[in-house]
Amino acid sequence: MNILIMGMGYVGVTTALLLTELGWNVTGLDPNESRIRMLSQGVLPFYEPGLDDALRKHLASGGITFTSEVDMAVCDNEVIFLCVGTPSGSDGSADLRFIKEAAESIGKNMPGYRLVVIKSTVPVGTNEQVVQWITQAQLTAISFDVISNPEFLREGSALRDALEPDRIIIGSENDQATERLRSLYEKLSCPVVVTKPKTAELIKYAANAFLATKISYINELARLCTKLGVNIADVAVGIGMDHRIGAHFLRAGIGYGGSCFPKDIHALLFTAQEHDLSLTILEKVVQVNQSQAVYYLDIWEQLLGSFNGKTIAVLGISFKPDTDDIREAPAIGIIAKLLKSSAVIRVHDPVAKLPGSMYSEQLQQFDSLEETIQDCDAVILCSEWKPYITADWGQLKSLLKQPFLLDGRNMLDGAQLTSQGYHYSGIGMNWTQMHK
Ligand SMILES: NC(=O)C1=CN([C@@H]2O[C@H](COP(=O)(O)OP(=O)(O)OC[C@H]3O[C@@H](n4cnc5c(N)ncnc54)[C@H](O)[C@@H]3O)[C@@H](O)[C@H]2O)C=CC1
Ligand SMILES: O=C(O)[C@H]1O[C@H](OP(=O)(O)OP(=O)(O)OC[C@H]2O[C@@H](n3ccc(=O)[nH]c3=O)[C@H](O)[C@@H]2O)[C@H](O)[C@@H](O)[C@@H]1O
Repeated sequence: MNILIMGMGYVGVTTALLLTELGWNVTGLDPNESRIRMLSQGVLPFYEPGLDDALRKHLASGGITFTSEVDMAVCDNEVIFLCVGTPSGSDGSADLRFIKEAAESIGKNMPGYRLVVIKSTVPVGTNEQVVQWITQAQLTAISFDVISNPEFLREGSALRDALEPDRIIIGSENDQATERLRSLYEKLSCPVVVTKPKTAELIKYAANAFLATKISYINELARLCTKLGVNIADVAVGIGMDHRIGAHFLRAGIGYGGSCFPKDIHALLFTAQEHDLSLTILEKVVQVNQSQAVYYLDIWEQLLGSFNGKTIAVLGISFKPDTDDIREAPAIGIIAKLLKSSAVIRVHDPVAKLPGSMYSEQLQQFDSLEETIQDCDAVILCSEWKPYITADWGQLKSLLKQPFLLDGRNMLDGAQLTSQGYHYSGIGMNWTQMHK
């Protein structure tokens, strides 16, 4: 079966390589020609561990090809996955402009039956809307089906997540179409849930919102731990052993970021509002997340006296380790606050780059960790990249002007660092009180 994947971002490239790995003939389509050129040459347009090897392997075997020519691509492929972006609109709703464009180009160019699979995260009701957009764009009536098949992979472990999913959700009104999609995934061993398209669409938002809720819950509790002199990590271990709670997504920190949790929760809140409903728990989840980094920055500013005129190293600007994605990254908010407080900021990240427009005399990025922290008054750790965890902080201390280590992800060993002479402070702990 020939498969077309529309949208060559994190999800589209991963899905394309997953389906190639499962033995299908795949074409990746994107209007961004430089992206297509890079992919055709075996170069990933973003950082994602393991994906580059899979890309080169499948280019060599001829299982995957890339194009920007939508008319030919729609003609040549019977199954079409939509993996285009669904960013936040200015009112918080999901902006479906790329979905609409893709649907219309399918309608215009399809020479016969097509199975269209929506993998992008889209609001409840979008499946029906895509049916309308395709129908309206058709020159003559040709049959097709639209199935909702939301994606649950994470950046940083995208290919592994796609190869070993916890479940596959299929939202479909048509049994034949369902079986067709199910057959594409038959080599994967995981439960397949077949449901209505609207239910599938809501499952995706409900999953992301629930995970974000766990994070904001532990983060708010972390603030209490800081006051009580209790370590939030110990509390998380203690509650996480209860299988009804589960150990995952209970790592306290400076808040969640990324291209999905913030936008998807806003979109879900918008959907509720459209139906005259407030999702009050989720509103608080957002509120806690938006104030979490600021809450700890205030504590750290008091430790230092003031940020004004101080030189601060900010380590790890991606929204989490193992990705170059800085969309909604907590580090970017922290940098903005430090700039306002008249600090000088020296940034480091193993792969992510500050946008050129952010550079100034007050804010610069360096290639080496050593150069970044040279003569700094404090180091703020924003995402738990391995090189920061394994760094020899005992040795690095001599480079600092003042040995303040402010750990926004609780990734370092506070006891060891304190014994090495550091002033260490993390999230949801009060080092002085805990070790009195
Ligand atoms: N990034 C992630 O980890 C996950 C994302 N998702 C969802 O998947 C969708 C895609 O996300 P990402 O891959 O992160 O997006 P992205 O922003 O990395 O990539 C989207 C791509 O779609 C392309 N595109 C736009 N219009 C197009 C069209 N008409 N035809 C073909 N390509 C077109 C863009 O040029 C871009 O390369 C979103 O709805 C997102 O919420 C779901 C699960 C995980
Ligand atoms: O819809 C999406 O795009 C994806 O969103 C998240 O994946 P992702 O954003 O790649 O990354 P996560 O690992 O979920 O981390 C998100 C944020 O939460 C933070 N986080 C995560 C876990 C935790 O315990 N504490 C915590 O603060 C991370 O640092 C990061 O900033 C979901 O985990 C995926 O299932 C989903 O497919």
